[in-house]
Amino acid sequence: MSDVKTEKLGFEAEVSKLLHMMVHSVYSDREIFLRELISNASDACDKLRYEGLSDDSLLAGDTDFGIAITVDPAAKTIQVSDNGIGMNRDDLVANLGTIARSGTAGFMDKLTGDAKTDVQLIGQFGVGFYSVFMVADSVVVKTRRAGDADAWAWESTGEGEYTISGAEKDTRGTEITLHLKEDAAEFLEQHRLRQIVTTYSDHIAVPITLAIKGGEEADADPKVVNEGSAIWTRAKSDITEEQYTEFYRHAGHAFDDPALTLHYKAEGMQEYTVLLFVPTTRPVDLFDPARKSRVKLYVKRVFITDDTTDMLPGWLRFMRGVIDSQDLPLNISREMLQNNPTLNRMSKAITKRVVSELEKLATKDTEKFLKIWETFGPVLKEGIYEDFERRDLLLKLARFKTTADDDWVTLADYVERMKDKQSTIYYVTGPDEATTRRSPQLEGFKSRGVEVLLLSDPVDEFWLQVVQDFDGKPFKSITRGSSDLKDLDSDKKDASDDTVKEGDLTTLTTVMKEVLGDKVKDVRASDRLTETAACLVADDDAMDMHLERILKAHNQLDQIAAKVLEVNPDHPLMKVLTEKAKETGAVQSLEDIILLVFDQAKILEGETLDDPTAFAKRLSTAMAKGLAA
Ligand SMILES: Nc1ncnc2c1ncn2[C@@H]1O[C@H](COP(=O)(O)OP(=O)(O)OP(=O)(O)O)[C@@H](O)[C@H]1O
Repeated sequence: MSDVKTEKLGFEAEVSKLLHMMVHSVYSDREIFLRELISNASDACDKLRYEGLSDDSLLAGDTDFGIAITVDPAAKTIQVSDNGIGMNRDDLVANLGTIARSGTAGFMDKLTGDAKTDVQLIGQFGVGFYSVFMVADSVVVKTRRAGDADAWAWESTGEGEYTISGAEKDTRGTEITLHLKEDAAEFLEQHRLRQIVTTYSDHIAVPITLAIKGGEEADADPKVVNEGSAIWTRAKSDITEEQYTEFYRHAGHAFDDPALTLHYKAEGMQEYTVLLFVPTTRPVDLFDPARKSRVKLYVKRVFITDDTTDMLPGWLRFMRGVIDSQDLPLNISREMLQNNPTLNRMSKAITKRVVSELEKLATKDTEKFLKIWETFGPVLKEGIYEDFERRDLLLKLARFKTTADDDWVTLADYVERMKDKQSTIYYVTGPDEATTRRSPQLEGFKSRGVEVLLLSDPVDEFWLQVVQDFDGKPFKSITRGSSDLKDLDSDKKDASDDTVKEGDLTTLTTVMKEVLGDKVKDVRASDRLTETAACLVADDDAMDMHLERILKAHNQLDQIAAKVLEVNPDHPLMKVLTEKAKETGAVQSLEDIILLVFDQAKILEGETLDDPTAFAKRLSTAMAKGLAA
């Protein structure tokens, strides 16, 4: 085997970038390299334990999984070895030459080159194996896949290239040797290594041993340095917050702290243990369709998979941790898990529990809950759309921004604050909160003190299609259909001299319709405007404007429907126009102004103009005339 020629290969561009940062060590917590190696070694043992269930020849009689750390102070090396699954040549190239994680490209684009900002980003993304180059100037990975006769050596100094060659290795598994940098001598010290293992890896369920070869601290006899039992099997009272955090980081491949920890054992009809976490930060790939689940399924403490979408619903995809079932058969294959009734029942019960824990948190620690909502609300709201069974629960849990103030409110809060004659929950949708707050269509609602929900997550447009009402109160967009604001006015305004007469207004809207032709669906007087001269709204039976824009942007809609132009009869411009519209030849003389009014309304909606040059020309002419008058 060792006569296989040495191949030189280049790292993928992304890896090179990451390695550059590692080699120049911008990360302050260099010690995490050991956590990463132990975490990978433990995953490798889990994988083999699982594969061994269906093919025990892979285990070759050796079922005592373990991770060994061996230090050689004289050679300045530290070695981490495991008897897990190991890697063949192709695995090596795929795993230690690329970053296979989804969201990588997007993440790399965010790197600024500024060490401080990038370190924070890396803290969220994680660097895994590549972190070894923070402490080592050369690394050798010797590995043999379980069941294979051939072993391989991977070597690199972390600078652009690595080599792969055939190697001698008697046993399966992986052995990673780090030649430490001059300034990394602390990692040769026994107490330092013990402290790192206890801090980060105590929860690892396979024994981790430490041995020191030679030197003052010589201790060649490997000593177990971790607790070694699966953390979720221990009593809650025996686990510290730090231990939970470290386990969360290992199991979820996470780098932040958990925002919420959920640890319980279900007994009765079904028996299982749950240790789940809500992260603090949004994973970079949260909205990436290729995102993998980060919840690991165990059966009687044997790792089965972290790659099943059936464990928790998609709208809980930000959760991380483990679920350990007593009821599923140990030899269950990943394929058999799909639509498995036991798993489905478990998933339902766990989902219910997660929602009820979030509900509890919302009353017990509102601030903490709101942080979670701010981070994951847009994902949880997908459940309102997708999950008929949980719809009502999630609607109750959901928090919204409104025109009333800056706080988050529940729909129940909204309903309680509704005006006497108000029977509808009003909302406006837009690309972000600031834009929705600026919507001209809000004016009439604000002036009447009617609260409006400000919805700016893309998912809002979708759940609103399927939810009819909350507490018997229907939802209504303020940018679609005719407004029923007049019904809310307690004292109807008297027709004063100041108000444009209805007949005159009809003359104006008729002229406007003639000028605008099929650019508009209709032109009508508005009661939702108080300051702005005109705005666009979608027709009653048409799609809401923001939804239309979302679909158009995703190429799911060819044609944008013509809108209704609503004019504010109390606006000075409309008053003048109403008078001018009565004159003969108004269609020609008012054409430019009417087109300007229409384009303005489009700009207010954030739409692009069909002909910006013509708009600019008309505006300049109108301004020149205005100044000359
Ligand atoms: N000791 C090992 N035994 C077998 N495979 C390993 C070992 N160490 C690493 N690998 C393989 O290399 C891959 C890359 O490891 P790396 O630590 O960079 O990322 P990761 O563990 O997948 O993700 P994360 O960065 O979140 O830890 C692993 O997914 C695994 O397939």
